[in-house]
Amino acid sequence: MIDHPATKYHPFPAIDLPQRQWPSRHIGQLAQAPIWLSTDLRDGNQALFEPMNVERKMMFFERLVACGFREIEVGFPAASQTDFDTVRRLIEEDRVPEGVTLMVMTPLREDLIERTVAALRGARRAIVHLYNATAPLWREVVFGLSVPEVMDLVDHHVRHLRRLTDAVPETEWVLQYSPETFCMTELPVSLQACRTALDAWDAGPGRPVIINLPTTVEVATPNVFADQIEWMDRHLPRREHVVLSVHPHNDRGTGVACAELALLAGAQRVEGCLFGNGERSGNVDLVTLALNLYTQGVHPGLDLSDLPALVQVAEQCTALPVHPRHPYAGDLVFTAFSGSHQDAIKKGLAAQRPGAPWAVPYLPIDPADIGRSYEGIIRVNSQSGKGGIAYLLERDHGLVMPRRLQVEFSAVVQRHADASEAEVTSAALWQLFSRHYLSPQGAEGAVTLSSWQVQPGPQGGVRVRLSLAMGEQRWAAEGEGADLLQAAAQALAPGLRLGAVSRSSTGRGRATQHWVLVEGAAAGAASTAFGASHDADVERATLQAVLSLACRLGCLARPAEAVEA
Ligand SMILES: CC(=O)SCCNC(=O)CCNC(=O)[C@H](O)C(C)(C)COP(=O)(O)OP(=O)(O)OC[C@H]1O[C@@H](n2cnc3c(N)ncnc32)[C@H](O)[C@@H]1OP(=O)(O)O
Ligand SMILES: CC(C)C(=O)C(=O)O
Ligand SMILES: [Mg+2]
Repeated sequence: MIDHPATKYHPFPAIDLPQRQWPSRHIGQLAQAPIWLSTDLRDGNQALFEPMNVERKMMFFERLVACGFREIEVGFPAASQTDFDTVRRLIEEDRVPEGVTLMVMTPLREDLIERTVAALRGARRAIVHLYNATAPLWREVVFGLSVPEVMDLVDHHVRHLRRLTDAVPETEWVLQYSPETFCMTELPVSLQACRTALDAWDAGPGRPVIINLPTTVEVATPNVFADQIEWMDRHLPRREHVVLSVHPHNDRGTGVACAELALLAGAQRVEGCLFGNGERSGNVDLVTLALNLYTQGVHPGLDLSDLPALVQVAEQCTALPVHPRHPYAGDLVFTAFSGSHQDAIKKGLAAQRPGAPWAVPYLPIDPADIGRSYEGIIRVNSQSGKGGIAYLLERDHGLVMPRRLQVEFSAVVQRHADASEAEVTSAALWQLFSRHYLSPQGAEGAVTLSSWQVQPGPQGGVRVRLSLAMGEQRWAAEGEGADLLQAAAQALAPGLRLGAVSRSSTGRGRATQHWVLVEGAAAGAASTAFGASHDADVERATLQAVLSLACRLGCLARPAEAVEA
């Protein structure tokens, strides 16, 4: 990098647009979604290592149609036999549903325009997309053309197309004209090129034209593009016969912002690709744009309710992966690792009522709306806190942990995560919880409750007799108390003080599991801990929870007369 970038790179000049309107408009107030044009099979395709073959194009086309795209640019038929054959197959095999229009692209060369029109023979309706570069750099360096020569080029080739298409009246023809590198072209020159195309086509009733304004290479901030679009919207002649379209690229990473501001500025149509495929850093991502609209309350008119399937088709056809952090579609975008996010998501999901406006912290969209699941929303590693841990155990095991148990167990998980330097999966969390709470450990190994008897106590409470085992040893313990918990505490660890108890159950009928979580402190000790158990039998769950507590506090009483088995 150089020390003084201003000597090499000049800022893009501001646009003189008195009383610009777009900044005071709001995307959520759009009367309707824009017309979408997918250029996956043309601009996306021309940016691939291996352009798609006919089969892949067909598969992609069908998925686009299923999503609700009504205008699809299927290729550059004069460029390759594959593209030509794709168009022919779509038409000859009647694969273009009613209401869907094919678009194809051609540069301004008579022979290429002729072959393009030939490819469309038999189409009900077709958009022919003509483009030529208009920006000074291209005029001077690439083509060596003056502005009048550029206009002659446009006029000549649009008229040529008109003659060819007028000869095929059974097809409904639409002209699309793009001043390529529009964003870098002087606005009056762009306007003149568009006017030339409109005049040459004689745009009017029954002769519609799409004027498509690309940021062929994105070179300015999105507000500049919005100004350019509003300027064109104000100045374009025959405006009522023109659909004003934009075609943002993403060189500065602001393709989506350009498209959104362009919509505020008067654009009616957007061209782009799924997941932002396309030349260099891509075309604008239509999925992000559509779902951005959706989350502002505007239905995009596309069906993205099975986004994972769409990702799969796009990845298969383009051989390019969708980034795990890609908005809405990436594998990780509904996943929180960090503790405070997990905590807020967990609380938000619990507070979200069916049918109420969506308001879950850190989740701008309900994942279910786009075929994503809540699975994997919360994942645990060393950046996580108690909220995420509690969420996973509740989701996968019905364990509703009281706050103080969450705090206690999260310290166990934190030690484990720090040591392993890896994600702690839900299965690993369960193993940790089971080891620490559900498999009570005495001095010589695991302690198990073999059987028990419960009777009314002489003073009106409860009396229990427990049969216990640890390794080869067996013993019995008896206790009395106001309830089963107190009686078990007296039997297992005299002086054990019980605190908060929480109970919950999961499953139904014979599959019901009862959870019992009990906090307590050993006789004479201040620090507390939790014991936990779950069982189909609520009495067993209760007794085992106290056993778990006594073992965790290290105060399990074992009578001297414990017998060897
Ligand atoms: C911004 C965009 O995405 S524009 C679309 C870009 N897409 C593609 O180019 C994919 C398909 N293209 C192709 O298959 C080929 O480039 C073809 C068939 C169009 C032309 O092939 P070739 O004749 O071999 O030329 P080449 O590929 O070198 O293209 C450059 C030529 O096209 C001319 N050209 C470029 N754009 C245009 C245009 N819009 N109108 C007329 N001519 C053009 C250039 O001036 C150059 O002409 P020259 O050879 O007389 O100097
Ligand atoms: C609209 C066409 C010419 C294009 O792909 C572009 O300019 O990026
Ligand atoms: Mg492009």
